[in-house]
Amino acid sequence: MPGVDSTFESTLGSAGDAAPAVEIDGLVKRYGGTTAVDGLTLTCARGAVTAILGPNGAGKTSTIEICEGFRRPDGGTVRVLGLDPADPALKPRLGIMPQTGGVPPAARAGEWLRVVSRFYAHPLDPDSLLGLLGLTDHTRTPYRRLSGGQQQRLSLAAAVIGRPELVFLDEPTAGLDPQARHACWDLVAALRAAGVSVVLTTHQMDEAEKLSDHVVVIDHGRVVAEGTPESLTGAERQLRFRARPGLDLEELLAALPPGSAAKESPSGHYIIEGQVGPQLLATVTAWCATEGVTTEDLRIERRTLEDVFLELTGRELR
Ligand SMILES: Nc1ncnc2c1ncn2[C@@H]1O[C@H](COP(=O)(O)OP(=O)(O)OP(=O)(O)O)[C@@H](O)[C@H]1O
Repeated sequence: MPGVDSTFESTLGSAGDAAPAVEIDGLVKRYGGTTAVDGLTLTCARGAVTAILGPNGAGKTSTIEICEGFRRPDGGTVRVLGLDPADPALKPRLGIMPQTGGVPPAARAGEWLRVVSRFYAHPLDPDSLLGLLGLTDHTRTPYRRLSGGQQQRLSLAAAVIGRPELVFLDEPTAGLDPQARHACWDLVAALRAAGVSVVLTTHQMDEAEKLSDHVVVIDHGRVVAEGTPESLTGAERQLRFRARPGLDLEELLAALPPGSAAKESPSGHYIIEGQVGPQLLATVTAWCATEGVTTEDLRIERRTLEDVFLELTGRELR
């Protein structure tokens, strides 16, 4: 998104205010007998993009909604830009894109953005923002008649129109087509370039890897891992290929140097770990040739964030 970096520069930043964007310590949230957030502690740095990942029901939205001031915690402390989330002084400094809704069904896209913009001292121009998010043709369309992806984009526009210092985006690209997803990524990159802090949740691991400075994985309401995408995925490389399901991995392992590991996950997808280099590659392809196995998609690469996520949170459906 060339030329828009300065568009998002906040006019509200308080000079010398060094408080983190978000500081959460021992947060607890219960709904009746369900403990949704269970002693969660995390810090989101200023001017950075923090991605909060976790399986369905891990407690991401509950945590974000407490930070946004929509829910009160049952325990622990939360500071947003150094303030209590309920502090009214926070409102003009935050941009919020909820997981769903937030816009009256009958409101026309353009009108709604103009209404929202009036709450801020130095808003962006609504028409430019609609253009940036490909909604110009839908300016007069009521929210309920927009497609799911268009509704998402309108919510995103409403979240950033006030040039906030900190933006919360709860699954911003859920249901977006590839074009709209890229537009959203460009917008997040532009926010970051302008020094805006962004806290987002996503189920798209590639998105988290691409966009974020810091990744926090939560499960059962607690942080289970955090770091930069690179520190979480590590430097170790793997050999991966696809082939017919059910190869005899014991036999393959016998041909590989000691210390190698081989697994099939999911069916028909093979991962070989160990001293990954030309020798290992040659051994694996030679073994496949002997066995009459045709490989597809043979490549050497680092573990992905999705691999790490599944290792941390398991494969059980929630
Ligand atoms: N208003 C509510 N009343 C009762 N239980 C709730 C409420 N909101 C959330 N929960 C429960 O709290 C837990 C955490 O939900 P939450 O929405 O925070 O998870 P999440 O990580 O955002 O999930 P998802 O990825 O599916 O959006 C879940 O077990 C959910 O059923």
